[in-house]
Amino acid sequence: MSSNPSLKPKAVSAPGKVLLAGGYLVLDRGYTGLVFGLDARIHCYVEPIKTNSGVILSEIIVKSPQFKEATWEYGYRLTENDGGIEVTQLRASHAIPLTRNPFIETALSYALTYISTFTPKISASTITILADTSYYSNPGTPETPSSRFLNFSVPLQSAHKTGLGSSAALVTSFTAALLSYYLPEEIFDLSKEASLQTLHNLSQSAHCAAQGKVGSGFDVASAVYGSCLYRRFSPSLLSSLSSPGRPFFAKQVKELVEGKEVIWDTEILKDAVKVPKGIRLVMCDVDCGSQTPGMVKQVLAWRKDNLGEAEPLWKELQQRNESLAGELTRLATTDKGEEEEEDKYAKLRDIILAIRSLIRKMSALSNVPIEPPQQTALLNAISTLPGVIGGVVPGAGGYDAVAVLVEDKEEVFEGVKKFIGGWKVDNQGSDVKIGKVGMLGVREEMEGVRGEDVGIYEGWL
Ligand SMILES: Nc1ncnc2c1ncn2[C@@H]1O[C@H](COP(=O)(O)OP(=O)(O)O)[C@@H](O)[C@H]1O
Ligand SMILES: C[C@@](O)(CCOP(=O)(O)OP(=O)(O)O)CC(=O)O
Repeated sequence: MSSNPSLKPKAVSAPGKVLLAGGYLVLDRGYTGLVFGLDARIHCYVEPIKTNSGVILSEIIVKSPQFKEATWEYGYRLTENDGGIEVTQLRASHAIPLTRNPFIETALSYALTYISTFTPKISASTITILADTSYYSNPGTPETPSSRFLNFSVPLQSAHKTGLGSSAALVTSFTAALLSYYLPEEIFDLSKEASLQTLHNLSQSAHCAAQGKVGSGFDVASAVYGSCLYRRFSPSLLSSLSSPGRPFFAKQVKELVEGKEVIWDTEILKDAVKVPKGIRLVMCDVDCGSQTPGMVKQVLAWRKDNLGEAEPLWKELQQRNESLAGELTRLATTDKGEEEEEDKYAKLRDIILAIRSLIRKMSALSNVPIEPPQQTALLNAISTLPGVIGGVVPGAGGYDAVAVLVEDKEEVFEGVKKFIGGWKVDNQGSDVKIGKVGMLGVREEMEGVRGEDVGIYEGWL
């Protein structure tokens, strides 16, 4: 394994996500989730490692320069018995404690393993990660006046995440950047459908392994494909995959990822999701945070024990969720956004209210605070503002965030922002106290993963 200076630097970005409808349902292949990609992206830039001439390294350096002490160095080796590439974290300096980053470590060994099935000679490289501002609510400063990326000046572990799916966007853009860098275009090309499938399958596998659980994967799917109606893959697809270094891991990864021997049953319907010209999505971050895994366990346990009540509820929610996607698409294809019609969003408004009422029923029956009273009060109040169509608790719900559909006009956005800034939370009677609510500077975006012009990282490399 040696340096190969002929490889050209490559940069890729992938979007964050919001699951507008289909929380919990989407965990089951019988149901779908309506997921929007967001215009907050995580970028990865890969370049040959910089060394003094003549020095050959077998090392990959990963840096997240917006955070303090966020450098991870890895040695890597091709293992025997077709075990793929095993990576070992190296200590950069004795002064810096060794902190592991499971998402980077796993994505690296999975991607290099797949790459090694084409080219066993993998040269050393450096990967720089840069995340858009909205992923974290910490204040930051721009490195150069024109830079879109902020220096957060804290260690990554103390950064306050806003829940936009940083790990899925990271694993996807990181994997895509490595594949684009090391593989020739005939094998991997982000403009080709087959390469997107490869990327999706590899990123889902690595993300699940790093998380230590198999979620629905809607976050990785939207990082790859952007906004879509998503039906998950069968979890059993991943159950026989061993781990890097184990015999035949490379063969297993290749078969799994290329989808020839193993058929992925994921369904991505891009055309089923459109956003009308006159509408945008806004996201409000609630200073609190819920533990998604605990909530998921409880809801699923309740569903299992109460199928008689749960099944009709799941079916009705699915119907409403599909109506939401359908109405958005209908408006997007029929409404040109110019002529003022009498309440053209009335149906959309009703669908959102019906979804919320079913979510509250799910909350009450399972005894899980999916739309807790503080969020109900906030959503009800926001929904009365001029230009607001309606909002929901996205994803698993809880105290984390609200996602709101509004008319895409500056005055509407400013009105919601002002209202949110002055919102006083009433925590009376609740064990969970939520703090300030703030607007995130994000909106929906249809596009998924994409190659980037390397010039936008000036000052960071
Ligand atoms: N900018 C970044 N640089 C490096 N690693 C990151 C970055 N952002 C996120 N990660 C990785 O993703 C993890 C957060 O993932 P997770 O807890 O699933 O949050 P999220 O809901 O945002 O996906 C971090 O602990 C870290 O391992
Ligand atoms: C419950 C779910 O269906 C949706 C959870 O969506 P969130 O957006 O709340 O997820 P996190 O980013 O992991 O907190 C679980 C799933 O689909 O995996």
